[in-house]
Amino acid sequence: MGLCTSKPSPNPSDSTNASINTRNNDIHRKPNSVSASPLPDGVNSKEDQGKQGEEEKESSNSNNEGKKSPFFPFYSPSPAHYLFSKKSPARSSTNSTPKRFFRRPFPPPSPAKHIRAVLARRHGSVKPNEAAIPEGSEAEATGANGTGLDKSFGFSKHFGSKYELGDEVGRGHFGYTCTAKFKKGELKGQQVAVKVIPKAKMTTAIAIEDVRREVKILRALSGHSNLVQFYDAYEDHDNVYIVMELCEGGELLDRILSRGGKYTEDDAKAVMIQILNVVAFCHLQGVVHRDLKPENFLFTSKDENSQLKAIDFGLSDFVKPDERLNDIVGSAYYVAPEVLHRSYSTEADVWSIGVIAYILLCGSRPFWARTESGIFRAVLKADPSFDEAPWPSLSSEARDFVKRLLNKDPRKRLTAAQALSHPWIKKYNDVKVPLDILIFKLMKAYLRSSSLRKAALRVCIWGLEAEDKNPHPSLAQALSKTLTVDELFYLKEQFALLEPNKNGTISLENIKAALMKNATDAMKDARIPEFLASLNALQYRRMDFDEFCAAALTVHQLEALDRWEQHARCAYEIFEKEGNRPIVIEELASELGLSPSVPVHAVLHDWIRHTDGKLSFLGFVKLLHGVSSRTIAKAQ
Ligand SMILES: Nc1ncnc2c1ncn2[C@@H]1O[C@H](COP(=O)(O)OP(=O)(O)OP(=O)(O)O)[C@@H](O)[C@H]1O
Ligand SMILES: [Ca+2]
Ligand SMILES: [Ca+2]
Repeated sequence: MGLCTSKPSPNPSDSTNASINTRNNDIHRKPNSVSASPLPDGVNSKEDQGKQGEEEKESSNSNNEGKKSPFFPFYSPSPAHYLFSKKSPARSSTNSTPKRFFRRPFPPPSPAKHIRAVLARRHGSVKPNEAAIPEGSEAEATGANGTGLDKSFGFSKHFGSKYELGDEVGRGHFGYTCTAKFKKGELKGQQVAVKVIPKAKMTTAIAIEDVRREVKILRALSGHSNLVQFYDAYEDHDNVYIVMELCEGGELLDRILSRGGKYTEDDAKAVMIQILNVVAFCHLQGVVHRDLKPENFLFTSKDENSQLKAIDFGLSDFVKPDERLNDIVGSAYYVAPEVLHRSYSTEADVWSIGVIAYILLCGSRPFWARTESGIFRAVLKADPSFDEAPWPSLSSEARDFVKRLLNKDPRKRLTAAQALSHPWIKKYNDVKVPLDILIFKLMKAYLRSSSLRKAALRVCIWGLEAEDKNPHPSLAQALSKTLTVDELFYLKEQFALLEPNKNGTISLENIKAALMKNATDAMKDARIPEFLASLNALQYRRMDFDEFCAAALTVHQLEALDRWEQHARCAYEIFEKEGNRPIVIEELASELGLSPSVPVHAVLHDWIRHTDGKLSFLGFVKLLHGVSSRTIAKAQ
């Protein structure tokens, strides 16, 4: 178990700039390439056993000759490590996670490569043996090197006169990053980082658009304390230059590996808080990163408590609050199941954060196989192990936290802002929970709901209401147990962010003001102002905290909890007493906004109790979910 073999690339200089070997699982970094060869037979994940034949065929180029060691690490850090370690003070180990060597089911994390479909899509037919370009024959029309494409970006052309390029500090699939110095002026001598993206690599319109969007997103989001500071973008005939702050502390991946692959819970928390903060911010702005992995987080300095910065928005995109994206994008180990199903939104980033959290806490990847298809199978089907060491010795809150990020159903997964309210994070840290874009989506759905659904949601939060006002104290008590202190904490924080006057209610103006306070240019591209118009029902009235809780109740997430069934029964009992009434199928159909084409009698038959024509328990629960014609059609 847990044999990890790797050896430096025999000849680092012979790999092309496209330095990812797509025929095996090896990753090469230039100039200090890393080659993590696969595990010996018999140690791959359970669901991969039996598929081995296929896998071995796919990874026929695998390097099995490397020196085998039962322990980890055997790894060359990124070039930045060497460059900066000369200048940086030696790391103090007093408060750092002790280096631990332990056996693990999977090999330690290594640099993740992009999903092959991403590369094929972005580089057209440059690799004849790879998957075909999904969208037409663009590459043919433009020539193999994209010679017919417009590669002007409208950026300043004066990079060379302003900056002097220095050493390379890192390299990815799309570009390489160097230090640079201001040549003159007030900032003369000051160091920056420059990501150089060769135009020769932009062989498709998609690749060009990606670079355009990377700069646009960086420009818009720059300013958050956990996001790399963007300065400017330049271009010349050969390259695009993205100038940004120089992060001298190296990649999170290198730090994980230098600690023997594992963080203490407290150290992992400090990292998680920063990642969740910046990702919640991106999501509020309508940006989904799509390539979150430890390589794409850099420390500003070698200091143990250095700030962490998200980088590399090369695969990021804008996403409207109601929209689903469908292109398969990202890096295999970190990709969410719904991305593979081609219907996803911001929740996919939270999955990747779950993978990072899992790695931080135990040193292994939760989904591992030798090949891309094997990894995909694991992501789609396998449950990560929480039984192997060190999981049993970690806190139950840590396990719960990771499990709730790695829920395969994106509707049940916590959002980044919710994750910051999770007891594992909140308990030891005075964390400020940021505004959650999910609240706006839920409010929109609530405001558009029928009065019957609103009544059903309302009874679910009866437990929150003051006991003296509550005519069903025992049921209310049972209900209040479902909305735990933590969920309430999250709702209170969100309400407080929207309620500047502290008068117990929020108006549409308050919501707009709260969003504007956090707005960047990215919000326009994500059409968030237009989305706000859908909350117009609040124009002439205000919402109090109880109604807000009913509106912001995430029924799918509650369903993931053990206590949900009991909770729903209690809520239904109150609904029986307070809100249930006889309803005919046609009325229910119109309450639900079902289209006339839906065979309502067949579909809604079980939703109504035949003895008295009132909503059945099943109907009540379905109603809570907010049923649309689409979900009804799907269920048929
Ligand atoms: N601001 C920075 N300061 C220091 N090093 C940086 C900075 N930005 C990037 N790097 C280094 O350069 C590497 C490559 O940058 P980046 O990830 O943006 O490139 P990429 O080609 O898009 O990578 P990928 O293959 O992951 O898509 C990073 O992993 C990091 O080591
Ligand atoms: Ca990267
Ligand atoms: Ca990238």
